[in-house]
Amino acid sequence: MYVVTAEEMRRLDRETIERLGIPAVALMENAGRAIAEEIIKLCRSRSGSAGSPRGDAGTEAAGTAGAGGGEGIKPPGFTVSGDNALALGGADAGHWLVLAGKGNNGGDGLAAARYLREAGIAVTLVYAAAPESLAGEAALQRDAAAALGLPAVVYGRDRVDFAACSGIVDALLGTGSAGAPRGAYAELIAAANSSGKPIVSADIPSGLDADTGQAHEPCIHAAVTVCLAFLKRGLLQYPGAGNAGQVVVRSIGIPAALAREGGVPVSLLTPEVLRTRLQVDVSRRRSPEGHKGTYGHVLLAAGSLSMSGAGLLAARAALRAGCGLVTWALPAMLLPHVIGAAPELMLAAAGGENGTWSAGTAAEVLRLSTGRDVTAVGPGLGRFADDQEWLRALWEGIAAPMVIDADALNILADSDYSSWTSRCHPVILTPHPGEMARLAGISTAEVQRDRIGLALAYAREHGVTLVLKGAHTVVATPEGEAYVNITGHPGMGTGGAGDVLTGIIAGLLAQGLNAAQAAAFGVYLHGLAGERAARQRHDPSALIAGDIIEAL
Ligand SMILES: NC(=O)C1=CN([C@@H]2O[C@H](COP(=O)(O)OP(=O)(O)OC[C@H]3O[C@@H](n4cnc5c(N)ncnc54)[C@H](O)[C@@H]3O)[C@@H](O)[C@H]2O)[C@@H](O)CC1
Ligand SMILES: Nc1ncnc2c1ncn2[C@@H]1O[C@H](COP(=O)(O)OP(=O)(O)O)[C@@H](O)[C@H]1O
Ligand SMILES: [K+]
Repeated sequence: MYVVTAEEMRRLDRETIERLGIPAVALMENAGRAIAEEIIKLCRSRSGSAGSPRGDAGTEAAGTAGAGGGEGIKPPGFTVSGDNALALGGADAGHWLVLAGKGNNGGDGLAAARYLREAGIAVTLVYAAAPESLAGEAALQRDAAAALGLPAVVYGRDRVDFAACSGIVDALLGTGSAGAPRGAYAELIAAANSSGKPIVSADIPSGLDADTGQAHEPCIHAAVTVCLAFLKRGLLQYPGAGNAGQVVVRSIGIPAALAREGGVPVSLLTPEVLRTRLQVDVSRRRSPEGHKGTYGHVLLAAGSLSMSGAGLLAARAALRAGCGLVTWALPAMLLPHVIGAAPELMLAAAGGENGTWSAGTAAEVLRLSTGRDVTAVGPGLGRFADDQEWLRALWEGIAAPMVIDADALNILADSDYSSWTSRCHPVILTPHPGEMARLAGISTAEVQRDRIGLALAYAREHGVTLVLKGAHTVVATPEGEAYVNITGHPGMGTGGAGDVLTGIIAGLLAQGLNAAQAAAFGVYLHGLAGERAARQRHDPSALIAGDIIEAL
């Protein structure tokens, strides 16, 4: 599933209209109908009549077999069914207010109003601006609604009774919105939010930045957002993602092929995207003749006296991700204490006698990395004297893919690593927002302001695969593509969860996945395992990092 910016959406709209010759108003009709269908679904679910609605009365009279397949065996015969997606199916009809802005988002809302009326729902149009100021397709929709006799009021001139309605369609501002909502738009958004009524947003909640997910003041709090054509970046990024409610992406006639040909760089990380865009074998078939040598060997340089568990978590996760062998290099003093903690691991003393790492251990790590398929560094590493030289030696000397996490990222942030000899093998960086801030030299708040945009730019500029962790982790490649993950949950905000991810990604790299595949599939599996582990507890907050490994 493609994820677009407002600018990309405008280009795709234009191409559909100009290259394919589909009239703009046809796209708006599709949008309006999709919004109405989702509102009807919501009405049905709220009144408990979520089952398949019957067609209209005429249909039932004419049908013999009928549409209801679960009603016992009926003789075959002549059947007719109605447009079920637009039928209330016994749900309360209610009365919806349609808040319409003067752009195309407003036009979508006006089109939806006609379909709602057709389904038997009472609607009142609430214009944010004088109806005469609407232009183009939106003006056409205004005239169609008037011709059908839909009641309309103009905000500021007429009274709007939010208390009496059963729901609100938010069609005030869409991808053409710029800055914080002003004037009547701001007042209508505030009134809609404080009404307590369910709000269904057209395309994006009004007041949301469609690209970054920043929520302006005020911003609609929707129960459902009917996103049109392609997912907008802002709907995946917090806090916007929290304002959108349940997001439903509906086609309106803009072919996905245009997004593919036009090089839209961002996708939602779904099994389908993993299979088709990233060519990952998600079924993870293993050759019947495979042996431990087939599935690769991970070297992990991690752990120190106060954080040995980080190394253990990463090492165990790599094994559970399916690699053949893991060697964990750690400070000599710790080694006797972790013997047997995970009998499947191989251990190698590489650090100093006092339980910490030192710059001099680089030669030993380099020696251990020979013949290994991947080296992961960082979990529980700590900082030490001349650690920048240490990391530089590994960066320049390890002839296999590397995963760099935790303190190794902080070392990188303090180094001018663009001046280091460039590597022939890929590097995956796995920062959380705080580490990303240090890498990029900005504040954490700035990182969170547009995670997708930042990840895309950083990965391309530095030639790395970047995994920007946190809610909706972003995986960006040096080639300029990004994948946004939605598996996982807030219960995974627990010490060591990131170490587990490092192990999973390293374990997948060892099995021959390329950097983008390992990072994306690793992030996806890590989230799924977190979900599975949470289901085994009464409360997801009880989750600890080791549970994620056990759920892999
Ligand atoms: N072919 C198309 O162009 C299609 C467009 N679609 C809809 O059109 C939307 C984009 O339409 P538009 O580009 O017309 O833009 P919008 O309808 O999002 O908003 C533009 C209007 O809002 C005003 N405005 C902008 N920022 C404001 C602010 N901060 N406070 C108050 N007023 C503000 C502008 O003056 C302008 O009149 C999409 O989100 C989608 O809903 C769909 O109908 C599908 C087809
Ligand atoms: N709200 C959330 N939703 C989904 N995943 C989350 C959420 N919070 C944290 N995570 C995931 O948990 C992991 C935490 O990693 P990190 O912050 O590095 O922890 P640590 O350093 O303790 O190992 C990351 O993979 C992150 O994406
Ligand atoms: K909207």
